[in-house]
Amino acid sequence: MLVHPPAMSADTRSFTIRVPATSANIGPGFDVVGLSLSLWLSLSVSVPATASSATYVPPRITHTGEGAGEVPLDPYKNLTSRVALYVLRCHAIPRFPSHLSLHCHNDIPFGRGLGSSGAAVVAGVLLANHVAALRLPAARLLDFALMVERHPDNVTAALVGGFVGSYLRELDDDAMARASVPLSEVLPEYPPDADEHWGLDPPPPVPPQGIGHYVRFGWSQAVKAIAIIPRFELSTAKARQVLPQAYSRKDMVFNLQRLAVLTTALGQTPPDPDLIYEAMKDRIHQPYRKSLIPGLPQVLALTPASHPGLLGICLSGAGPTVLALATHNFEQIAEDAKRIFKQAGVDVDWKLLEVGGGSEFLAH
Ligand SMILES: Nc1ncnc2c1ncn2[C@@H]1O[C@H](COP(=O)(O)OP(=O)(O)OP(=O)(O)O)[C@@H](O)[C@H]1O
Ligand SMILES: N[C@@H](CCO)C(=O)O
Repeated sequence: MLVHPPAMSADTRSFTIRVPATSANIGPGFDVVGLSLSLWLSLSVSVPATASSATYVPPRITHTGEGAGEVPLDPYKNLTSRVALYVLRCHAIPRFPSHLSLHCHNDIPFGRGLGSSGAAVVAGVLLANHVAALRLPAARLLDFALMVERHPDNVTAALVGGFVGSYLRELDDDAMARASVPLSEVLPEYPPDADEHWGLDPPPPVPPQGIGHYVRFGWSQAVKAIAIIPRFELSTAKARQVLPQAYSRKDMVFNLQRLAVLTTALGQTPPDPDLIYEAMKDRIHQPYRKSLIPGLPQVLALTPASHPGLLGICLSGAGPTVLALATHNFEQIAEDAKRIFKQAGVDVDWKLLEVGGGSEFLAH
């Protein structure tokens, strides 16, 4: 995470927070591994040093790019500002500074398996951290993000960047009770008159310390990511509902064997397509999600033999985006995937992305 000290002017402090898109699972690593991609949510923040009037003025939010016209601009309904308010209130700061201005420019499409919600959550945690100068370490930022988005793969990769693996610590009963609070309680939809009775509500549940732990794996610079993005949304909640509660030992071992190999294989130069292609197969989530994504089995059947340069291909997060990792021949891989999806009645766009950076704080 890149951090610069905030710029101060006589009247206004302004800065930008950038959070990357992420792809979770990468085949066998369901809810475990994720990687950051060169597609960004940018939040430009302007904080007046002193309130220009005695009356409290709540944050003014504007939004351009993906989600414009759809995202609530009310700071008590918008995901990023609600997360920020949650973090502030956990630090006994009941509301935002007056006259705060937030502009979100978002290039991460919603509900496509590219971590748009994880990026919005991480942006909210970082917003609170910088607006109130909380100086929280990365591990604590992650705790807050994990109280909102309960699986660690997207938010960890979005926060720290690169190819990361993470796990959630087993919590004692008290900590578990706090971490299991329904999201509606962690992130209440504040009423329209929230500004009038601020400070009167009980404080929200503070996250237990050290919920999430992560490690960054190596990543070969030769490997690029092609995101093949269907033009329809699939919510993570819906894509999780189709998954079974239990798995056979055979299927668990199938995934564990592949994940153990994949985390090292993607850091090797030159990357080995024979090793990686098989290591990106999965039996935990993709077989169940194919019913939600027409054409998925056919697209996942592209191989390094049919498409030189291809290393492996999988569902990105909860889908419907497909992630193809490749060293060259990007256009042919993407266009053939597009054609296969089209035969199944699905229009897609594709982007060639780098794997790399995490969240950034840039002073103006
Ligand atoms: N920048 C944003 N500002 C406000 N709300 C957002 C923003 N980005 C995402 N959201 C909310 O998150 C929802 C999408 O979350 P969801 O978990 O279903 O998909 P995803 O995060 O894009 O995909 P995945 O988790 O599989 O990678 C959007 O419909 C919207 O409500
Ligand atoms: N691991 C999560 C990622 C969702 O973004 C899932 O596949 O449901």
